[in-house]
Amino acid sequence: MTETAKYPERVTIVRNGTDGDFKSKLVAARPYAKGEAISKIEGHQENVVKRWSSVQMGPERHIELNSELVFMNHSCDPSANIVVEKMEVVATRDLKEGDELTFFYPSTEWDMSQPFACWCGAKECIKQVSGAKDVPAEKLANKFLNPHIQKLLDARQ
Ligand SMILES: C[S@@+](CC[C@H](N)C(=O)[O-])C[C@H]1O[C@@H](n2cnc3c(N)ncnc32)[C@H](O)[C@@H]1O
Repeated sequence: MTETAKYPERVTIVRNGTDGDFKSKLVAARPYAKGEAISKIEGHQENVVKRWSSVQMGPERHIELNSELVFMNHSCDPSANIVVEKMEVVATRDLKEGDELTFFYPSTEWDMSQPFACWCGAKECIKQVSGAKDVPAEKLANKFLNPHIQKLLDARQ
């Protein structure tokens, strides 16, 4: 995994355990207002093979972020969204310095290469995170979803 710090004034990696434990996280390096861009997505690697660290940006398009953003964990009540149309990470609520930055992985991922049991503990937790293809429509009803995921969901129904 790349360790490049592209946005040191905006986000901070908090390391826990060793690589492969997947216990590390990303936190806000300063406060953000709801709707504010936390960072741009830039300098990424295009059209990679899907893997645990890649992010799906279109029906067949997967990228490697190549930045601290790879440390964003999934949450079913996320503090941020990856907004593909803007190529930005955007705050879903007012955030304080030190708040964890998470996004809802099925908002970008349709069929994940490395599913996992969710630890987020949110009231509406989907429990198993494997991509939007496996999430019942009612559990996605109030979620931010990127257009490629919405399109794939429409085709599933
Ligand atoms: C892109 S990494 C995120 C950063 C990761 N925590 C690390 O330390 O490298 C994605 C991996 O983190 C873990 N992960 C992220 N969010 C999780 C969650 N809500 N529940 C359980 N594991 C999670 C999973 O192992 C997943 O494959």
